[in-house]
Amino acid sequence: MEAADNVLLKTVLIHNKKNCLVTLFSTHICWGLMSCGADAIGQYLEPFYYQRHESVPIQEIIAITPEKIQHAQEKKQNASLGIELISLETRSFCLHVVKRVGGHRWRVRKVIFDCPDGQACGDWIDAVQSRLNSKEYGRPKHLLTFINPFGGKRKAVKIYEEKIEPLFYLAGIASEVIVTERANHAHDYILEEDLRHYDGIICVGGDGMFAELLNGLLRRTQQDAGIHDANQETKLVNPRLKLGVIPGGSTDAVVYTTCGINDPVTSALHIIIGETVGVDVCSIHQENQILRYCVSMLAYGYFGDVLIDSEKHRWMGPKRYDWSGFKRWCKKFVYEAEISYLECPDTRHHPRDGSRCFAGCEICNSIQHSEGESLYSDDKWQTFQGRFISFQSITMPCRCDLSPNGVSPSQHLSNGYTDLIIAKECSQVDFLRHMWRVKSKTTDQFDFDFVEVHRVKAFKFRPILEDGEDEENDDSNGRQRLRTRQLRASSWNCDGEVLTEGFIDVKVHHQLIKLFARNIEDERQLKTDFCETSCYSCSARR
Ligand SMILES: CCCCCCCCCCCCC/C=C/[C@@H](O)[C@H](CO)NC(=O)CCCCCCCCCCCCCCC
Ligand SMILES: Nc1ncnc2c1ncn2[C@@H]1O[C@H](COP(=O)(O)OP(=O)(O)OP(=O)(O)O)[C@@H](O)[C@H]1O
Ligand SMILES: [Ca+2]
Repeated sequence: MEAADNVLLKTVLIHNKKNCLVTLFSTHICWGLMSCGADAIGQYLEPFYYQRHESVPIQEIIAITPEKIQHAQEKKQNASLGIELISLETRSFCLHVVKRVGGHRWRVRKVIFDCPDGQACGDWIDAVQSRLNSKEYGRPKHLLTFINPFGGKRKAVKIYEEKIEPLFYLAGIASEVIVTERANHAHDYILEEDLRHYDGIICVGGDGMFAELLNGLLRRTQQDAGIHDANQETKLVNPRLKLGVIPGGSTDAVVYTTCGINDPVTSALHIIIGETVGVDVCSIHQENQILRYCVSMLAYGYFGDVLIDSEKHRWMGPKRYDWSGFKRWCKKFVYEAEISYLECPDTRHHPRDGSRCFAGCEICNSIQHSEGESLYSDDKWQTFQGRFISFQSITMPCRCDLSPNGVSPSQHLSNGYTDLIIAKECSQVDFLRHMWRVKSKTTDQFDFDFVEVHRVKAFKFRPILEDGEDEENDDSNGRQRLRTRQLRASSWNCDGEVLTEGFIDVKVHHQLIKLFARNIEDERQLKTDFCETSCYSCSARR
C-alpha cells in the first residue's frame, strides 16, 4: 500500500490531553485516537485503526516550532518541591497549518503535540522540517517585496508590518522589503538589479503595482535572453522567478481571481506554501515593439475612459471607480473600430460554456497549443467592424468586489485564450442592465443581443475616428460636400494602467508566468479536515 510504504515517523504523542497516534507520511501528517490500546510511552499494536483522525498535507504546513510548555506532571513535582522553574527541555511542538474558514479565507491553526521526551520532540521537528524544505514543494526562501504605500486605502505598509512579516518569519522566509518612492520604482529595480538570490518577487499593492512587477520581470527576462523587439510571432521566454501579490490596492482583481478573496493573510499563506499556478499573459504590440504586458483586463471605450477620469480622483481611494463609472455612464459615448481576431478552434471552449477555473483545472491542463505556428499565415482571422460602448479583452476571469463571479466567469487562468466582450451601441439603460449582471452572481451577463463575445488567441484593434462618407450637406457656397463627423477616441485600460496608443495587436502567451497561488478551490468539493482518502488507516478500512 503506497501510503503505508511512505511512513517516515509514527509515534504516540499527547494531543488535547489524549494519547494520539501521529504518523508522518511523505505527503501528509495524520493524527487521531486509536481503536486499539496504546500506552504513554508509545507502544501500539498493529494493525491499528484510527477511530477519528485528521490529516494535513505537508504542503499546507506553514511551520513547525518547539513549544515551551510546562507539563502537568512536572508542574506537580515542581510545586511539591517549591520550584517554579519551567523545564528546560522542550518536549512539545506546534504545527502551524492552513485552516479554511469559509469564503476562500485561510487562517493559521496551531496544533500542539506533547512528546515523551526531548529527543522524540527533536526528531519530529527535524523530520517535518526536512519535508518542508524538500524541493518538490517549491516553498520560497528568499523574496523581494515591494510595498506601494499609496495604493488603495494606503494601508499597505501597515498590512505588511502587522500581518505579513510575522507570518514570513514563522515560515522561515527572508524578505528584502522596498517601500516604493515613486511610480515605476519596482519596474525599474527589476530591470536593473541583480535578482539571482531570489525565488520570487511579490508586492503589497493593487493590480497596477502587480503590473509593474509583471512588466519589469517579463522585459528583464526577454532582455537577458537577447529578445529586444518582438512581433506577435516571437516566442517569449518564461521567467524563472515567480510572482505574488498581497492585496493592498483598489480592485485587486489578480489576487481576488487567483486566491478567491482579497485578504492579505490568505495571500501570504498561498505564497508561503509555494504552490504556483501558470497564468496567461497578453503581449500588446505596435509593429515590432512590445508596448506592454497584461494579465487581467485590457479595455477600450467605457472602461478606458473610467480609468482616465478615476486617476483625477485618487484621493477618494477605491470609491473613485464608482464615481467615475457613474459620471461616464451619464455621458454616453460611442466608439468605432475594426477588430480582427483569431478565434479558439475548439468550439467547446467559449466565454459562455459555463465552465469554471478551479485549482488543478482540467481544462487549463489539457488544452493544447501549437505555439510555433504562424499567426499571420492563418486564414481563420475574422473581423468585426462596428460601434460599441465598451470593448474588453479578459484574459483571466477578473473577479473582484465589483464582480465576484468575474467579468468573464468562464475564462481560465491558463487556457491560452482571452475573451473579447463587445457591448455594442445600445441605450444607457441597456448598458447598465449588462453591467448590473456583471456585478450580480446569478444571471448570464452576455445574454443580450447587443453583447458579442469571442474566445480568441490574438486580435488586432484599429480605432475608426471618422465617420464614413455617408452624410452630405451644402457648404456656404452651396456646393454639395461630404461631411465627416469625428468619432470619439478612447485610451486603453491595461490592468488599470493607461495606454494611449490606439492601434494595437495583441497575442496571448499560454502560461507565460507563474504566480504564487493555488487558484480558487471548489468549496463544494473540499474535503473536511478529517482524512478521507490518503492515510493507511483509511485505505485499510475501505
Ligand atoms: C450599477 C452597477 C454597476 C456595476 C459595475 C460592475 C462592473 C465591474 C467591472 C469591473 C472590472 C474589473 C476588472 C479588473 C480591472 C483591473 O485590471 C483594473 C485595475 O485594478 N480595475 C479597473 O479598471 C476598475 C474598473 C472599475 C469600473 C467600475 C465601473 C462602475 C460603474 C458604475 C456605474 C453606475 C451607474 C449608476 C446608474 C444609476
Ligand atoms: N510610491 C509611489 N508613489 C506614487 N505612485 C506609486 C508609488 N508606488 C507605486 N505607484 C503606482 O501606483 C499605481 C497604483 O497602485 P496600486 O495598483 O497598488 O493601487 P490601486 O490603483 O489603488 O489599485 P488597483 O490597481 O487594484 O485598482 C501603480 O500604477 C504604481 O505604478
Ligand atoms: Ca486565459
